[in-house]
Amino acid sequence: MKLSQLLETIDEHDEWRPFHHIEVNGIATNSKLIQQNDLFIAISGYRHDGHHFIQDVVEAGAAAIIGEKEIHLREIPYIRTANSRKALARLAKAYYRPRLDKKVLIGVTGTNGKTTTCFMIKHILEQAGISCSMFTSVQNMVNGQKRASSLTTIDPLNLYKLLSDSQDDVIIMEVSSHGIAQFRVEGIEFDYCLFTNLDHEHLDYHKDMDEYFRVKTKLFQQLKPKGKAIVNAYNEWGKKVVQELRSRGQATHVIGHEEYPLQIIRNNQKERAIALMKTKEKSLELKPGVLGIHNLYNAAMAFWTARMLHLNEEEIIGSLMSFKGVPGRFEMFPHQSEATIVIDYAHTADAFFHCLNTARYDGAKRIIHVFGFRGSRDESKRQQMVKMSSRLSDFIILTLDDLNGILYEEMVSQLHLLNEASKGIVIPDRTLAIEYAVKHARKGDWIVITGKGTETYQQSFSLPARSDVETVRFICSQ
Ligand SMILES: CC(=O)N[C@H]1[C@@H](OP(=O)(O)OP(=O)(O)OC[C@H]2O[C@@H](n3ccc(=O)[nH]c3=O)[C@H](O)[C@@H]2O)O[C@H](CO)[C@@H](O)[C@@H]1O[C@H](C)C(=O)N[C@@H](C)C(=O)N[C@H](CCC(=O)O)C(=O)O
Ligand SMILES: Nc1ncnc2c1ncn2[C@@H]1O[C@H](COP(=O)(O)OP(=O)(O)OP(=O)(O)O)[C@@H](O)[C@H]1O
Ligand SMILES: N[C@H](CCC[C@H](N)C(=O)O)C(=O)O
Repeated sequence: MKLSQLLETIDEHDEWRPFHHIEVNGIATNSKLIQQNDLFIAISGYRHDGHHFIQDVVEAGAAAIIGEKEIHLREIPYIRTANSRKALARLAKAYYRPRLDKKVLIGVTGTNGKTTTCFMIKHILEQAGISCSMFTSVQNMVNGQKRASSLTTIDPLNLYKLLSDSQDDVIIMEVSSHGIAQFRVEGIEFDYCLFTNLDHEHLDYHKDMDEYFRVKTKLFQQLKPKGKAIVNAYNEWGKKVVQELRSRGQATHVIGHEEYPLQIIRNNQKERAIALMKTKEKSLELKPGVLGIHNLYNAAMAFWTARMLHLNEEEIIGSLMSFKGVPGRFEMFPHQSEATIVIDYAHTADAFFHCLNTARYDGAKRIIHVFGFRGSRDESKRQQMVKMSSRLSDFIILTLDDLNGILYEEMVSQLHLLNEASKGIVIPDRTLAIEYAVKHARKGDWIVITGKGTETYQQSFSLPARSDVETVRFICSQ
């Protein structure tokens, strides 16, 4: 492809007309992956500065370089841009040219519930014969095939490549605040943007909750002119989003507003909670096939999204009833001791609130809670998580999550410090912690293991990485 075709998508193209005839074979952001005639985009990152690798890139045969810094290069064209990450997304879009005009694009943001809501929407639409591509922390799916997923919101090069491969009718994607801040979805125009909720999280990355909120709401600027926001206003941050969007004059469908009220009903302790939704014409009952009040909110979000795509209300409700859940999200495993083991991806205090209350409401006599904290991530949320768990569970076992660059000894001493005020114990090895919980569980106890879900990253030094799901399956098979 001609460099000119790519440069048209970024603002700075005019000054670089002399180089427009140059042929580009691909785009790369990592010097180690550069191939002959690639366009290299230098990004000043959090750990490295791509501009430092420019000489390597020239030697590896790059056709041209785009970067943010003032650099004079004789060998090949160097084009300066205001924001390399933004330029990357625009150039990736121009390079892969995905045909998005006939697709419906749905973006889901919020602290908790994004993955679950995406899975619910996909399930409902597929039941109605509509094919979906989906990008989430658990799984990326395109044309019915799984594609690797390491980030929640994938980087623009891979995103646009997969979008150009997609022959599906609808694209559903989880959009994290990191994804928004780093322009990973720059250039996407959404038909629907959903906001689930906000909770204390990622304040190592964002300055404070207000900035976190501001970044999240930036997503709604990427709605198409006729696009619509769907907001869960059953939490204070949701209400703030509604205010903000309405002040911008954006079409907003508010769940929890007089027009679309949602009532959570539980007739007695033995019965599952349901959500009662009133539309202008009738009253509808939502009984999703997954436990938890939080999942009623997620289901309501999915319901209204499907409804806006003109699906039949009763069929949507039926599809939600047959929804089997998301791997590693309140996934339940019966154990021979007649204890129940639950694996859940809760990693904020609010998620603990929902997850542990779900266990209690749905029958736990005693809750043994096993969890830890990912290294190099927001440390300020940890106290709140321990506090919430102390309030809602009966016994805490603190264990390692993912060290993520933190020394083993340092994280273990953190666990001991955090454990001081709680009533628990510390067992650093995650597998041993889970085994201990199972060994000490009695009939009717629920062992709730949170934070990792299906993730298979490093769990301890001595054992190969195994996900909690695999560990529990192994224990239950014995
Ligand atoms: C803090 C953060 O978000 N970092 C992301 C960011 O990395 P970065 O660009 O700053 O990378 P860097 O290592 O500093 O390198 C800068 C540049 O130098 C280049 N480089 C580097 C080394 C070299 O030898 N040659 C070279 O060219 C790199 O390719 C890169 O272009 O951009 C990368 C590409 O998109 C991401 O992979 C990376 O995610 C890291 C791995 C990460 O852990 N991110 C987490 C925090 C994250 O994004 N999480 C959210 C979800 C959070 C939630 O669940 O709520 C997500 O969306 O996944
Ligand atoms: N609507 C909700 N409100 C509060 N907590 C929720 C909600 N939905 C899910 N949770 C809790 O948050 C956990 C993570 O859910 P889910 O994976 O759907 O969220 P997420 O936003 O995709 O998180 P992440 O971006 O970290 O993957 C669940 O396991 C559950 O404990
Ligand atoms: N995707 C999130 C979730 C991590 C979940 C949990 N392991 C934690 O300790 O916070 C992150 O990378 O921050």
